[in-house]
Amino acid sequence: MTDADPTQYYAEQHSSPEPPLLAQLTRETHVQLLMPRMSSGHSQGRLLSMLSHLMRPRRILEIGTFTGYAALCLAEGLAPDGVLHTIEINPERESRIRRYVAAAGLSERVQLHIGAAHEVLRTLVEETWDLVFIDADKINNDRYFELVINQVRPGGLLIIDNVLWGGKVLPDYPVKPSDKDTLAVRAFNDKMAADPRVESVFLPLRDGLLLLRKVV
Ligand SMILES: C[S@@+](CC[C@H](N)C(=O)[O-])C[C@H]1O[C@@H](n2cnc3c(N)ncnc32)[C@H](O)[C@@H]1O
Repeated sequence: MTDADPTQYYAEQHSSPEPPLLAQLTRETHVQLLMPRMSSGHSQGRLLSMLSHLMRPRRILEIGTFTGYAALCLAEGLAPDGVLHTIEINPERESRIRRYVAAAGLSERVQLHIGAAHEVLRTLVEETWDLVFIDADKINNDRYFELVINQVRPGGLLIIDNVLWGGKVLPDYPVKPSDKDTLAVRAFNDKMAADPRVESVFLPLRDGLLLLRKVV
């Protein structure tokens, strides 16, 4: 499955193929759900999988599960005793997520939490995160970053999705004061570029991924 965008299509053709279970999830998402583009998709999913494989994390946190597509990609690289926690606010998504996690043979290693992220995070304060993927309500990117950063181990990785926000973060875009989401994404990106706690790489892949390596 791919977008009409020829660059995206070319990138997918020259990346490892989407595993069959994920291709099935992509098809189901496009047929049955509103806003299927919220799912990470082929190229981004393979990048998440590769980063996870390179790190071999023992603890992964995802904020914003949707169908579980990115969770399954990130879980591919888990260490043998590793666990991925993923948080989704919408209970209607639960049965599909659990069905695909089970089909991937990951029911013991993927812990799904249904609830608002800031509340669920209070129950996970004992964890130390190797890899964190923040991909929920974008207005709260900074809130989630601040809630988790002290639990990320030095050298750990945070990945923030949709940091291009459809191009609306670019300086020439005429943002209305009422567009709180765009203003929040912009402010968060600016803050991360100057934050001494992290080393950052802004990847203009898809809708933009911000990679943050915790340095202190
Ligand atoms: C962009 S989608 C996540 C996509 C998924 N990470 C992937 O890449 O396949 C964002 C998800 O975050 C969920 N969400 C929004 N606000 C949330 C909150 N406050 N707490 C937890 N989940 C939230 C939405 O219901 C939605 O399913």
